[in-house]
Amino acid sequence: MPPRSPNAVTLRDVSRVFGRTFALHRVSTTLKAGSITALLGNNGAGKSTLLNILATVDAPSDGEVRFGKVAFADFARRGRARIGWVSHQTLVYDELTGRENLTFFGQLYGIPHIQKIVEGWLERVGLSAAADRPVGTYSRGMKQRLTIARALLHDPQLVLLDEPATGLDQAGTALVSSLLGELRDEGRIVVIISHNFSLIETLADNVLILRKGQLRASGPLPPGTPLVSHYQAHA
Ligand SMILES: Nc1ncnc2c1ncn2[C@@H]1O[C@H](COP(=O)(O)OP(=O)(O)OP(=O)(O)O)[C@@H](O)[C@H]1O
Repeated sequence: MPPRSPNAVTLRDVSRVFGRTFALHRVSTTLKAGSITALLGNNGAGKSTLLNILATVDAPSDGEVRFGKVAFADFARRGRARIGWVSHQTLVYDELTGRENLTFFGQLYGIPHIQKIVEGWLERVGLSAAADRPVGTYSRGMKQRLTIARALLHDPQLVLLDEPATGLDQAGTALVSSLLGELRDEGRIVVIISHNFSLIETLADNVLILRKGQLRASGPLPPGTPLVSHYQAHA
């Protein structure tokens, strides 16, 4: 049995060392259900390292991560089905159609009544008309829409998104924005890395700013402060 859906992810003094580099240095924070957390920082600040640890594909060198009451190692073994992850890799197959891709991932997760769920997601991300075309013929934006559907169709409680608006036009970015709001309203834990400051400014309940592996700011954007000023003061 997978562990229960966590109502928070808690990090306490989490460090990750590569050789002599502290990719993360004693990061402590709580990511709550029903909130969107933005992860910001300059190149090399540690954003991807933190997201990889939350996805349980990397582990802290030191410190503690808890998914609800479940310890990191246990969640990494049994909790992955609770995680939805949009990473730099699309993880969709060019030879399969959009519909076949989603059906395949749904079957991997053992989702009952998968076809209905697949149709719902194709519709939601605007790919119903292209559902029977091989993904190799899709534009970058269409692939990204499919990637987002693939990451969400198993109903994950913890949603991790690394630049989800990559390759998307204005309509695609608006879709990401409305999906993020829905995920929050449904009580999920949402964490997003994005250079799209207007998206973050509108949506994020919690802004984490990393600098050289250290957490320099955490919490809601101070009222009346533009995100860019807040970022420049801490990144
Ligand atoms: N596998 C690795 N081996 C060695 N060093 C690594 C590894 N992964 C990350 N690092 C180092 O850890 C630090 C943080 O990297 P990370 O990729 O987490 O930053 P980032 O904020 O995601 O940067 P970017 O915006 O460029 O993707 C950097 O100094 C990076 O060189």
